[in-house]
Amino acid sequence: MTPAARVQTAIEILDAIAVAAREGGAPADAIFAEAMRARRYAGSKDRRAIRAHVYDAIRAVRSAPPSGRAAMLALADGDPALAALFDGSPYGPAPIRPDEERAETGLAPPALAGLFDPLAGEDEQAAMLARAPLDLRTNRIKGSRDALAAHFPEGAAIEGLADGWRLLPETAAAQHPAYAEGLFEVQDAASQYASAALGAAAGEAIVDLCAGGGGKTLAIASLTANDAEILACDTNRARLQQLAPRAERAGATRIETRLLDPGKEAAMLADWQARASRVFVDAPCSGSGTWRRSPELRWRLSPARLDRHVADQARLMDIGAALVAPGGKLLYAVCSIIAREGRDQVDQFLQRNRGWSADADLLPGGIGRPAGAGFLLTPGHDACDGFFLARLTAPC
Ligand SMILES: C[S@@+](CC[C@H](N)C(=O)[O-])C[C@H]1O[C@@H](n2cnc3c(N)ncnc32)[C@H](O)[C@@H]1O
Repeated sequence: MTPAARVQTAIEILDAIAVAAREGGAPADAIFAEAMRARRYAGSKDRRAIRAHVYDAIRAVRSAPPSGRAAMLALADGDPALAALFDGSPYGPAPIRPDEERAETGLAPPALAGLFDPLAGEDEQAAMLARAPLDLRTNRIKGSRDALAAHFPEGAAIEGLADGWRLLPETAAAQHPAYAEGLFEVQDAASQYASAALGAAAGEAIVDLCAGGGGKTLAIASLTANDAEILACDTNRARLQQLAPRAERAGATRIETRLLDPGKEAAMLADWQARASRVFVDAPCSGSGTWRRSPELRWRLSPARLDRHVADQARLMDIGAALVAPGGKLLYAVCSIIAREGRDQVDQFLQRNRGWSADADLLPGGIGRPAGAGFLLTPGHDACDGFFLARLTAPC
């Protein structure tokens, strides 16, 4: 393919990604893979170049663009070499007209940026789109961090994480034999801080209410030396099904999974009411703390979608709270830097549930900043994904 044809292909893929983002369709990675399957004539160099154009445009443009061409033109405005490829050659994009519409660039539209937690101010915003490192978490059931470090000597420890090991973004860690052996999982430092903040110990009975594919469930199994009873729940069958093979690889043998029907969660958890020493509510959210990994998420966030997340989070916190034994703990977490999903959500929970209190000692020294009754982690301050967490103690 010519360089211009690669740009035109990227424009067509961006068209599809923008439509899917507006309509809640397939994620960008799936659309890209499908587009490449349909263009078998594209070689590996073509793919790499097209992919770079697509993701550079997604990173640059702050909300779903009016068209793929408008997104690529916004990129070309700051890149003369790219602009020169709009040359009207066969299969290439038409020449740029002076009055053509450009997509708007930046981190987020002002209305969305206005919803960020006050701690995630202007000075934090560049880090929110910077490339993220690849963080590993040692699985203590299978080995030590020293063993992990020996496999990846180029890596480095992560502040405050006894099990964490940081590698460069492009490292193909999941292809390493130690991964198949269960020695580690790929998990961002923020998720590792959140899992440790649950404070779980061996012998406890724990519910992971929104377990998804089990990233944090497995971290909890590791931190409790595979000696805690863990119930992992989710309403999404496909995600929850990923947990069993991962648990097997990790040697985590005390995890039970339970698929919940939306709206019937409490009834389906009747046997766990007021029984768990700890409940983890890793709630569905905007994902605004993970834009550096998934910049396309900001194209998907509409006010209506955010309202839905906020309502679900409140409901899930209440469902989780009912499972906590007297004096037990509920950890609420979202990978978001939006105040409504974080500090406001917890303030409202504490108003609805008198007698509950917020803990102050859930993070290692120097990590996170107090945000209302919880803590905010941000890429700029903590070198990890943006995350809000709060640990709440039930009345005795
Ligand atoms: C942030 S993700 C969880 C990620 C997971 N804990 C991990 O570490 O990989 C939120 C999860 O909540 C699940 N979810 C949404 N509504 C739910 C509900 N009503 N009950 C339980 N889980 C729900 C979603 O399917 C999604 O997997």
